[in-house]
Amino acid sequence: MAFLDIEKVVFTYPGRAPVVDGVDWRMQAGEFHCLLGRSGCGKTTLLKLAAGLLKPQSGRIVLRGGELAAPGPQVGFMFQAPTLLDWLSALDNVLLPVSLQRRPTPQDAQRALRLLDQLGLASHAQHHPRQLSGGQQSRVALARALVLEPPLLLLDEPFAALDAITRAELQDDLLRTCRERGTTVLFVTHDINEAVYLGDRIALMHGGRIVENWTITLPAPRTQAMRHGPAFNDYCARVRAAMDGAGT
Ligand SMILES: Nc1ncnc2c1ncn2[C@@H]1O[C@H](COP(=O)(O)OP(=O)(O)OP(=O)(O)O)[C@@H](O)[C@H]1O
Repeated sequence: MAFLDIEKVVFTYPGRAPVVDGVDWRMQAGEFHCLLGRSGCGKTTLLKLAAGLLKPQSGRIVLRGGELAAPGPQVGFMFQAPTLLDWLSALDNVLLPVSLQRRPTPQDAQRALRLLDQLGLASHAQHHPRQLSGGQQSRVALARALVLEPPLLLLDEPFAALDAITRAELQDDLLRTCRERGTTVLFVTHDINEAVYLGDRIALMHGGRIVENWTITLPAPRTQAMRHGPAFNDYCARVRAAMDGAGT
């Protein structure tokens, strides 16, 4: 049984052609999958379907054997903008998913502090978002997505607004944190290099369909030095050729 099974899923916004048009995709537990494709091809819509935020008109999404009906604690999200609450400290922002359900316990606070520590923000726990850089805010948003220890993490271009060096650091933080927790990840990006670096598998989406996919067999854990090696660049070239061929 797959961990997440997207079966023949179709979704149409009112008055439009389908934006997700018969997608079949399977993820095994602990895998990191990247969903690649140009603007408007349906990536975010597919992610919202996988989160239970939208309901397919046909087909179904099965998470750990049960059909997904609504969003729940089994799924964590992070979007392109960190969307932190300005009046809360970094720590309280991380604890927000807990606070929305119940009063946080000292154990919750410890878990949140450990995440901030793992992401290099131990000394910023009491700072407010406006006192943090863009990269630090993204780290807080990542810790918030992980605080309930969701088995499935859905990320929609979370690092798109960051400079290249901060982005590379966060990619490594994300890979390490998810590996330590065994988190299964579906990561939307426009960036071929990012998809090859992060992904165990890559799906290429075009016109609401998955038109091509690759299993990336680069060694784990990834290192930044791999980005300069022939195997890495060969994957990038193959994905680029498929994107060009799909007319995306
Ligand atoms: N709420 C909505 N109502 C109507 N149409 C929508 C809605 N949300 C998205 N769309 C349309 O559905 C299509 C797919 O959008 P989606 O956001 O899934 O694409 P995407 O691949 O994530 O794009 P991007 O990379 O630019 O974020 C687009 O043509 C978009 O205009």
